Amino acid sequence: MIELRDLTKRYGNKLAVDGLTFTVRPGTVTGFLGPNGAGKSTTMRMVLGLDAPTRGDVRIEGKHYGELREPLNSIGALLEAKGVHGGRRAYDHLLCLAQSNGIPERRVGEVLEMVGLQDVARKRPKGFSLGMGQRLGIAAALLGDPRILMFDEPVNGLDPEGIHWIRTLMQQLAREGRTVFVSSHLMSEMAQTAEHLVVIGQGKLLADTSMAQFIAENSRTHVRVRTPEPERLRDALVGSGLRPVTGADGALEVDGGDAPRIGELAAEHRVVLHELSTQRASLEEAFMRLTAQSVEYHAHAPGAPAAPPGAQPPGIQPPSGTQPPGTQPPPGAQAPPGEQPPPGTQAPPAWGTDWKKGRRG
Ligand SMILES: Nc1ncnc2c1ncn2[C@@H]1O[C@H](COP(=O)(O)OP(=O)(O)OP(=O)(O)O)[C@@H](O)[C@H]1O
Repeated sequence: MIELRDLTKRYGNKLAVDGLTFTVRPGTVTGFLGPNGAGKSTTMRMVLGLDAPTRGDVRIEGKHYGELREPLNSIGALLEAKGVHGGRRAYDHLLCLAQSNGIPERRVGEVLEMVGLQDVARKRPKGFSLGMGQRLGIAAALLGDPRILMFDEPVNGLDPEGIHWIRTLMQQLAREGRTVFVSSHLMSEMAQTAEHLVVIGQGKLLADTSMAQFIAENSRTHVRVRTPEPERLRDALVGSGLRPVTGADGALEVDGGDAPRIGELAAEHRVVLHELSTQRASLEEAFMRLTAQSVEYHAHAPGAPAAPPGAQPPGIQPPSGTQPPGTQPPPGAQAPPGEQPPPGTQAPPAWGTDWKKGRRG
């Protein structure tokens, strides 16, 4: 278990981490999300005692990192893929770590095998690809067979097989009852890996909730209906108090309507349907919606004007209570034809989508 209480870090004028209080629990993979510069890495560094908090506290199984007698046996971490002595052979790098933490040498071979680097054990990491460097970092994290694992962007540089492998590994570690805390910018990957989410923006806690609840609370679920008689279906839906809008491909989208009810309504009015499906929002949409106000580094499409700070990407509402008065579209308002992206394939906003600035490649 990792416990943060009012954890705060200030660098000069910059409040990088602002009063974070949450607990990372064992037995589950907890995803750590936030836009660029939100404070994720700073938080992780404070967990490991690499940065001192300005205020507040963080404990690992009730202790500060500095109080752990053999830290690698309590917490294994991957913070920087290339934080390895490039000239020392992979095996020797791990052996050094093992010896300074009272870990038997046989464990070095075991972890090299676990991460698939046994064939390059005698090679020097300076010749490793980014993915191999990640694997070596993960091997180091696993060395002490710790109860807690913390990974900062572990899938960075891994190929699809490697991404699948690390996902399976993290889920396996959590099933064994370990605490797994992982940051990632790959939303689709996080959606498949984590069960619990901690989301921060500009150093502040925005959400600490289950993956399912996070998506449900921060996104739009709607029913998509395609018919050769859209006007007749529209009239039937409106007549039943529903508010269909027309998508880019001419399909009708109904917020809050349940698919069986819409199907029955269509049958009553003898309207032929070609498609009737419930569209659930992705983690990415939910994340964009929640963090739109706290994105520090905005990208914008070439030629498009930069959005003012705090403005919303099109189609994304700010968290409740933060919408400036008078900026809500009227209920049921319909976008002009051609402006609604097809459901599930939200057209990229002019800015904000490309929120990862690729600082780590
Ligand atoms: N050593 C430092 N000195 C000054 N400012 C720092 C330092 N480390 C981080 N910061 C600032 O603190 C803020 C949080 O940075 P941090 O790297 O923790 O964010 P992050 O969420 O990990 O971002 P990213 O996803 O882009 O890696 C940023 O504005 C960053 O510029």
